[in-house]
Amino acid sequence: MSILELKNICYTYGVGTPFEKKAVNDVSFSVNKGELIGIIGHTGSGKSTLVQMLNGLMKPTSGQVLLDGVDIWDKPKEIRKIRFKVGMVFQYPEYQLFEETVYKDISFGPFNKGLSQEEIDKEVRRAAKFTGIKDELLYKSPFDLSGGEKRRAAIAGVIAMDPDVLVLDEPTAGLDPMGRDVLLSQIVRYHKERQNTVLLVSHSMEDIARVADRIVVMNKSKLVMFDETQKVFARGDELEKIGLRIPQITKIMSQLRKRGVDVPEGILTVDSAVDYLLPFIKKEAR
Ligand SMILES: Nc1ncnc2c1ncn2[C@@H]1O[C@H](COP(=O)(O)OP(=O)(O)OP(=O)(O)O)[C@@H](O)[C@H]1O
Repeated sequence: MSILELKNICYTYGVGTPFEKKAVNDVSFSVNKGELIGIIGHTGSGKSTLVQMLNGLMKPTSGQVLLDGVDIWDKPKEIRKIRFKVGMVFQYPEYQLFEETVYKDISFGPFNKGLSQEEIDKEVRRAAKFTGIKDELLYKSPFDLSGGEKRRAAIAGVIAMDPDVLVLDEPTAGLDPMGRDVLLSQIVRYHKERQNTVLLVSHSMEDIARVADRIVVMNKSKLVMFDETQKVFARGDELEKIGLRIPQITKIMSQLRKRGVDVPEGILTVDSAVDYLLPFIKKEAR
């Protein structure tokens, strides 16, 4: 069953000015409950504009966003309620931490949602656990945390609202490789345990390959592909034409396939390639 449906969404910046720019052009797709959707595309392809329309932060110039079958703009006065249902983690969310303590920052959303003190506490602790924020950090100033910890605290603030859909715009941007790995695995764990719907915008094909069930590919404000991850990755030549480099390992696997080796379709990342190749290597070594 689809939880989120976009119908012919368009967004134009600066309508009627010399700077008019169509950033999203006639995009339609729907997301099933519990799916993890990756959104990829070259810089400037319209990804951020697209996702900011999912929680009513920006209103489409035309088209509809349906949440559980209802147009989110049906009752414009109630648009704030949508922001609790569709949680949005912006690029570099750590710049939005502003409270005295990490605890207060994480509790900001649940507090505004009108939860009781007991419920707020439960949500804060649950969100902190998902994002690996230890108890002792909760009482520190957010400014005393490391870059990676700040990022995770900011994400915890959105998770704590217990949204039906979680949207993350480039959550791993600027983190070192280990920080990226940790954060990605936390997102995957959150998705699995809560069985929530997650949309993840990323430049990194490797990140997307590791986590997404299906992928939306944006190019020049349009949706150009929407399919299961391995089917999208199998179209490496088309992706490269629009400036998206598939991971080297995916290329190697598809070359092997072309040469008649029976490589299963799901081998998209270094980890999956190692798992696949290890039995052969062990056999050789014997
Ligand atoms: N506030 C704005 N006013 C005018 N044009 C904008 C504005 N924000 C974005 N744009 C333009 O809209 C287009 C899409 O931008 P958007 O940020 O949605 O792309 P993106 O795919 O998220 O890029 P990135 O990966 O760099 O974040 C770009 O051409 C951009 O220059």
